[in-house]
Amino acid sequence: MSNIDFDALVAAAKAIRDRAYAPYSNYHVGAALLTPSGQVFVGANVENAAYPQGACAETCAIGTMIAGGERRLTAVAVIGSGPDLCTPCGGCRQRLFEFGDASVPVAIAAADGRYEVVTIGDLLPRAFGPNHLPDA
Ligand SMILES: O=c1ccn([C@H]2C[C@H](O)[C@@H](CO)O2)c(=O)[nH]1
Ligand SMILES: [Zn+2]
Repeated sequence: MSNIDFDALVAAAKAIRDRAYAPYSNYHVGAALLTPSGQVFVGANVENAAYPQGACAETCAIGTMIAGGERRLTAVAVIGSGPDLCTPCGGCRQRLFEFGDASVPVAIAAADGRYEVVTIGDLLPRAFGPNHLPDA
């Protein structure tokens, strides 16, 4: 964890935040996922006139990661466009846990770039995951 460049990961999330499509909430979010290969996959939130059909930045970044052939998370950064640190929603916490264990660090950032590093386990304690399911 100590050799992860969180400043760079937050910067990647901040850069992709500019691409967010959020005309309804006007809350722009960027996410960046560092994977074991060292690659960084990014995503931004994509809203919809049918509000529940919108997608979070983290979810879009996960799709990019999977399309890129990576399936494990080394670290995550999420940045919003408000004064408070942007914490992933409940659904995204579950989606992140699918690809990263409880110890994976998550940098949660406010609009000004200020951030704190927590873990997936902090965000989703006692998570239900793939290990709960019987082998197929
Ligand atoms: O961690 C978060 C929190 C919110 N949003 C999006 C969903 C919606 O488009 C907007 C307002 O909730 O922000 C994200 O993408 N990630
Ligand atoms: Zn979400």
